[in-house]
Amino acid sequence: MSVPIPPICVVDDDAGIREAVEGLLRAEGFEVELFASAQRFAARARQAPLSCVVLDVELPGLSGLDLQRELASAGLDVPIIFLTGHGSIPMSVQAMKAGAIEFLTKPFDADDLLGAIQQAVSGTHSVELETKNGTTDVIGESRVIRQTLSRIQMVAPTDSTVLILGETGTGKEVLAKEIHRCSRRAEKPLIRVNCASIPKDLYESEFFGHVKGAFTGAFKDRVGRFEAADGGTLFLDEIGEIPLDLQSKLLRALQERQFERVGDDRTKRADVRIIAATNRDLGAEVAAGRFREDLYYRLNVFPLEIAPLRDRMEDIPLLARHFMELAAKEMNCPRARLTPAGLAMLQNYHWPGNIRELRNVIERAVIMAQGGAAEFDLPITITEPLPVKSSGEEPSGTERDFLTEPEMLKRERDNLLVVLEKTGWKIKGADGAAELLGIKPTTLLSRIKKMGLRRSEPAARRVPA
Ligand SMILES: Nc1ncnc2c1ncn2[C@@H]1O[C@H](COP(=O)(O)OP(=O)(O)OP(=O)(O)O)[C@@H](O)[C@H]1O
Repeated sequence: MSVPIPPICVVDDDAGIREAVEGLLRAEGFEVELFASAQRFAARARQAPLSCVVLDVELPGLSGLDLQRELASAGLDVPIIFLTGHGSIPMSVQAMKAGAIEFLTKPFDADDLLGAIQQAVSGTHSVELETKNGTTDVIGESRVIRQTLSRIQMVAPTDSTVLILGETGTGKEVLAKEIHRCSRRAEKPLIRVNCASIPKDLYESEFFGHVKGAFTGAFKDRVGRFEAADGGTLFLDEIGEIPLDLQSKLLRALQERQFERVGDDRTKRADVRIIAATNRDLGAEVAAGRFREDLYYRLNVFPLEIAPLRDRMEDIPLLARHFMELAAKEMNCPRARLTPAGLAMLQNYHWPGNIRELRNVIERAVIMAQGGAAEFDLPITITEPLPVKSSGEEPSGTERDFLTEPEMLKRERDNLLVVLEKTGWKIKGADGAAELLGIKPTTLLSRIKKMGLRRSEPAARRVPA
């Protein structure tokens, strides 16, 4: 679902200026409304949302500065960019003190105006959500995210085990941090263990620690992750990857909060809260005999499912602006502009790598934009509209605005094939398919396997960008 940016209003008694600003903004894809007087605009401002107003100072009747005061006293928080032919320093100071975004003089510089517009447009939504416990790092305003945050508010203060389920890159780790942050353990450590990256022989030592001489290479005592998390939270990421033979040891530690370091028979205790996460269907893993049923039930106390990004496209504007700001800051490069056309492109893509992929795509776009409009280099542009017509049997007018599971899988499969073909089936590396999709090579390989993709298979139709 595409979330439109509200219109930008231009108030100027000079028709030439109105047209020039209108042309510039429409070329960037913004919707524009024009007004020749402050009074007409004041009436409009009360009726419907707008992104910002480009406002002349010297206007017949009510001046721009008077209008600014009038809007403020009516409680209307309209971002204002002043554009004046007779600017003076005291006047601009007065306007900026009263909260204007920018004070520009005519003839105006297009980049300055677009920069100010960008600032105004990004401020239309607040980037952080307020929750009961203050500000959260979880960005999003969709119903899905709000429900997830309210479930987190419920479970965080308890010591209950939480199992976070979701596709790769959906933000499972972000949610785990949020639960810890909102818990009574917030001042204590949050220890993350990536269960997929531990060599098989080291699992036990990694979880429970070892004593000097316990095995070749154990030169000194080592504290395991359980002990390190004492008093805090232990986040078991990618729990579905734990080998079967270690699962029983883990189960005991979870049940009794007791364990022994490798090579030591003294029993230790740790007071830890467990959060686990996986992108696997653990129920299916149990059925296939790869995951212990008792461990599954021990973990699945409070399941928290996070939807893939394609099911919460309303979050894209907020996330995109957040990542654009972040990229500019982290990479010390100029801020790029997010145009409505760019936003629409982001909202029409399938995002198999979810938020991680979005973040990578935006980072590349910010580097390439060099302070201009961001252009997104997506592996495939899905130009077909999402709504899918129903078959002929159903009466006309019953159009679906969603995809069924088989249709979604087909899209994902087609997209993977396009990316694999584009990269010559190169999986790893900066120009590999995993990087393009914004997912880990191991995740890509497991998807290729799961979907039974083969190199000889005809690729999906590539839609020209
Ligand atoms: N709601 C969100 N708000 C802000 N940033 C987010 C959000 N969700 C995810 N991210 C960012 O997206 C990236 C991927 O998130 P994260 O690592 O939490 O995903 P994950 O589901 O744990 O992935 P994996 O299954 O591959 O481990 C990170 O850079 C994270 O900061």
